[in-house]
Amino acid sequence: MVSDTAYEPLEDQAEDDPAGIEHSQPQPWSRFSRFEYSIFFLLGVSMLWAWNMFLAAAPYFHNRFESSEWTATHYQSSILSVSTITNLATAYTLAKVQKNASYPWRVTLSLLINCVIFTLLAFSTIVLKDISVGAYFGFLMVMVFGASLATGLNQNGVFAYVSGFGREEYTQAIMSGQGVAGVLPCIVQIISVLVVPRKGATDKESTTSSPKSAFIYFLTATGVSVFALLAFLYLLRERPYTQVKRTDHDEDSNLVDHEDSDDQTVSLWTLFKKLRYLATAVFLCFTVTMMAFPVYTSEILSINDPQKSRLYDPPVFIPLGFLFWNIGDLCGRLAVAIPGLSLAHRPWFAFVLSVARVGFIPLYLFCNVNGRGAFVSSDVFYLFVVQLFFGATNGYLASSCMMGATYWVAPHERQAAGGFMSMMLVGGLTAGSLLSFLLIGYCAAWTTYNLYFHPLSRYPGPKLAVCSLLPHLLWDIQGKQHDVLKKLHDKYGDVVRIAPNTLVYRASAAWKDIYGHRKKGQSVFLKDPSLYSPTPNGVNAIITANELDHQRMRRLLTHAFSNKALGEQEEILHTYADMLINKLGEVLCGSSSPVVDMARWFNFTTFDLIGDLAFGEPFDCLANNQYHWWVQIILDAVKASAYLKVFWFYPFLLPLFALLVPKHLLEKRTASFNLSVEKMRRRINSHTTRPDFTSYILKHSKDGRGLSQSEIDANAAVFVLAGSETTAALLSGCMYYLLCEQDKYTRLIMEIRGAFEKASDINLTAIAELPYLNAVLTESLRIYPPIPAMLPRIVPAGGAMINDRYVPEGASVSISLYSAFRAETNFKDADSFVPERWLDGPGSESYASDDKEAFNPFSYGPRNCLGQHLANAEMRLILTKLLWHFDFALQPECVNWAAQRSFSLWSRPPLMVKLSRAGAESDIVV
Ligand code: HEM
Repeated sequence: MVSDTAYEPLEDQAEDDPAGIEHSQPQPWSRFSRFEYSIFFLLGVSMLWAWNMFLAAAPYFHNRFESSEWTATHYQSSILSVSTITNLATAYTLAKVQKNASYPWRVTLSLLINCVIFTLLAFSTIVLKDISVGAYFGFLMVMVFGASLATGLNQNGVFAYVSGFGREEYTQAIMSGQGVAGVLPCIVQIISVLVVPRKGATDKESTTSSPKSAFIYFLTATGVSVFALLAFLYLLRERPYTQVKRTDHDEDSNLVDHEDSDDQTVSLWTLFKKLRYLATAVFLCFTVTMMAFPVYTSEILSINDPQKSRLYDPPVFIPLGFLFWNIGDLCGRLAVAIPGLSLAHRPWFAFVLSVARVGFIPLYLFCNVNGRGAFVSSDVFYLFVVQLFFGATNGYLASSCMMGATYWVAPHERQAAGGFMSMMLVGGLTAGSLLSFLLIGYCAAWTTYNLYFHPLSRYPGPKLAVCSLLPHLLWDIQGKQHDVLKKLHDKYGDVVRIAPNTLVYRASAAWKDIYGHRKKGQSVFLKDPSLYSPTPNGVNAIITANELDHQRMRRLLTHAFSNKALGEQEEILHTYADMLINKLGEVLCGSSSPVVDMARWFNFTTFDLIGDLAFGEPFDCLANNQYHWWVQIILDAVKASAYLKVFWFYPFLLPLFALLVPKHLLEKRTASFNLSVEKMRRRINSHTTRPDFTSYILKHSKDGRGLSQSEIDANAAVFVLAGSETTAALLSGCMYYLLCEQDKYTRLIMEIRGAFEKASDINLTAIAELPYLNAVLTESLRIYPPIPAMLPRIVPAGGAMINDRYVPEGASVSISLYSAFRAETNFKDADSFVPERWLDGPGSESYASDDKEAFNPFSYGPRNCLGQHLANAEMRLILTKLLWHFDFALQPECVNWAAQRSFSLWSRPPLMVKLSRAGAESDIVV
């Protein structure tokens, strides 16, 4: 008797490194033979062929049961239940019963049963034509039982038998044969529909559901079984079973001392311990497959008009979906034949891949399920990305696992291991089918609730988005949120439901209702925490603070942003605006007509400026002509926050956080925060009285009711991001739109150059009075709002009226700045750059009906932008100085510059412009 511990090293050693492990290798007697390979391939085909014919005959069964409502509704689930239970019970029992088991006998018996069952089924289409529905249903269930029993016997027998050869190629042959059995029926089904002309829709139905087709299906199953049986018997004659068993013993005796193992049983637990990763992987592989693939494939329709091509017709498109999956599956099964590609010897990877495949399930939701509209509107995506890959991973993984079974056990355990792995495979199929029922039930209940019973069910929105958070998250991750929301508003109106619990508005009244000041006793709309995460020191800055902390912080920080403070800070603003001018001047000296990326230069300037106001020292971007690493990290972090939102909505994915978010990113985030803390310490210790933000904060924190040290740290980092990227974006957008509209550009230049004789005359008070400059900047804020995103808030207890309609408590509500400002319902010629709309006088009359109250680029109410005066001053000053000193011309590669993605803020490409001295190349006369 071999003890369990005899192969202990298999468990303890690193399984992905086969070196030094007593693996069982194929022996010389079992040389690879193409002939044997072909027979195993045929056995693989026959294993699934018969069952696939059952599925192909579904329309025929439906026809037969049509007259009984109960039977028509339940026959499919009955087939599934009987087959699943029988198959699993058979697989389990046979995996356990190993003593004196004759696996060839099991294979032979299974093929014989199949021959009988499918011959009976074929003749039943002729002979039992007139029996009652109940009687035919009973007959069918007995046949299903027989066929499932045969499948169980076959799987156990074939996998156990092939394992005795110790040749992984033969297992691969079986798996490939199964793959072929999956592909062929789909092709037959597609052809059988296509051969019937479209106008004969009823004929077409009768073709697939006619007794004749069913007769042919069943008879091919009998034919394949007979053929496989004959081939198998021939193989047995050539390679007597006693030889296979005897060799196992011979090999065993080389490895370990044991008693005659012929009569012994290897416990399933022992096998599981040795094959734990592969067994779990094959189980999960089929669980995941069965959960999603059959259900969704039979429900996903083409996004194209069926009138354009027969291929888009559901009777063709659905089998096409199955075909693509099966082709992928077959390719996966064939791929493992390439040496070194199989995961058979890397069980841990196989296990990881089996878990990762869960990721395919949500992809189905992006397709056109039941014709409800596709989120990814492409049949290519569905067929090639989802189906082909999902199938390929199934075939690849399943084959790898089944092939590995013989490698990780002792020779005398191989056959038991083959039977055990087939049991795990069937277990996976069963679990997947059961879970798919649960999944369907859950999805159906969830969809019904969201569409008809959710408190927001009466608000319009795309059905898929209304039922799932995925579209919303995907828009964010793709950086398309601003654009999609605008289109949705254009389609659904002023309010759109974009997720189960989320509404987005664009009408001006919503500003007051959502963001406005509350009357006494009224609850405020708190910020939706899904968008606002605290800083790395865990302390909330003003932007994320709760209501009480916010009031305290706002009161203190307002001093740093008052008009008085701005007046005192003017000199600092001039310093950086002049530095930009000097730097561009240097570039001009080096080349006669240089092309520069103004998006970078704006970033350099605003980060240096706000860095100085927040920390008392710049980032030296302008001085070094390059981004400081801190700035780069902050910009990357904004983009990454779109991805991190996924974890907020799906917290169960948090364990994957470490896997998905690169460690270096997290380290950089901490490093950047540490740098801002360090800078702040330096600033405080300098004891300077220069009028930066910190001076005001410290001055008003003396009475003990001010900001704590960690709150000052958190706020300083927020100021830099909130104050730099926004103004830089606006200046870039403003320059782009101006350069696209020469007449407006010229008018602004004339205003600026006409107002100041010398550059030193330019000051904040004077530029605040330039009407066209201010109209240009305001229009830029409208057409290219630096924060184009939604600003979500949560409706407080008791609900609220928004835009004259009741919204229940707990809903997330917001205005999307981009879609509100670009709505034709709010602004005439919303997509055109028209500064005149903000002026009185000629050209502005046609814009008199613009709803200017819809325009709040700095937000509205108690949590609106604290730095808006500073921002306006900064933007006016930089733009004025630039246009006073230089002329600019947009480079051709930037004509579509504004077609950008956004991740809360814009993801701006380079803004390439040709630079020249003011008046040097233009004929603008001032
Ligand atoms: C064109 C430039 C700017 C635009 C369009 C802008 C826009 C906004 C918006 C829309 C908000 C509301 C955010 C929300 O509700 O979550 C906000 C808040 C804020 N902004 Fe600005 N901003 C700009 C420049 C600045 C500048 C230069 C600073 C100064 C450092 C600044 C500091 C802040 C602060 C501290 C808040 C939070 C206010 C609070 O929660 O009480 N912003 N900004």
